[in-house]
Amino acid sequence: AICIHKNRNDALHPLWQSPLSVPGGTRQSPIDIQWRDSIFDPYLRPLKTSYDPDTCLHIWNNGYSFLVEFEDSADKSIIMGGPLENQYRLKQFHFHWGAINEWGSEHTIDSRVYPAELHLVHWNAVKYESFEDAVMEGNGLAVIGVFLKLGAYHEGLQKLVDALPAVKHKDEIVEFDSFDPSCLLPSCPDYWTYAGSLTTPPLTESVTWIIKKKAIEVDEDQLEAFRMLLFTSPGEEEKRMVDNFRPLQPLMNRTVRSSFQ
Ligand SMILES: NS(=O)(=O)/N=C1/NCCO1
Ligand SMILES: [Zn+2]
Repeated sequence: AICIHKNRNDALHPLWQSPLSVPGGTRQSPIDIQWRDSIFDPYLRPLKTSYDPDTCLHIWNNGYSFLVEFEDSADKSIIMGGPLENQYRLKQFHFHWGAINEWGSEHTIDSRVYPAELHLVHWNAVKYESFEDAVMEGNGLAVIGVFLKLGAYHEGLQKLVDALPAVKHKDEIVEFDSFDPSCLLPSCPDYWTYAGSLTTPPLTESVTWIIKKKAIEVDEDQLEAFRMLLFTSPGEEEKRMVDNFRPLQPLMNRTVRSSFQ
């Protein structure tokens, strides 16, 4: 059998800008979630999501990933409940993936790696004026992480996949309307939650992570569509946008809680 090493060494991925570790960081992300070490917390509430598809603005390639951004000047697309004390507004969602199906996710579950991971990024609009302010605060952000695994074709994802050729290069952007990202959430309500950080610059320790226990299934062609994106701008030597995940970070003095027994 071939031995696949998850190549998480940044040195071989100069393109992936995020440093291996942040000096003085005590709550960095991603982490390996050890199922048996997570603690069931009966006080954790169900996570409530309410997304308005009309707040969807555009899809763009920012040179790290492709992201779909939302209009966040009002409480139209929000999450609440779960581990959160306030209501958080959806700002954007994006993905991380590998060059092949053997790796690609940022978080792992008992060291199991998934081929990709979806991040839905929200900010605490009750306590802060803007996303940029919230990024600097310990309770500023809430990111829902959803694992993608190889399996059946995903109807909801296809609208995104069909738009990718239009944002093949860094800094390309196209209008994207009426998309409800709740179609990308698994129906199972179970999640883990822990205090962490952004996994891309500015890497600030401002994220309440909510990692869904169940993965969603996507098919090979849909994953391949992610891999045809480029890190590079038009005219530059083409570099495929793959392996845009940050290496695992130390758990340090943190507990991961589960919403399920
Ligand atoms: N991968 S991540 O932690 O969601 N990183 C970011 N950076 C800006 C918004 O989300
Ligand atoms: Zn991310």
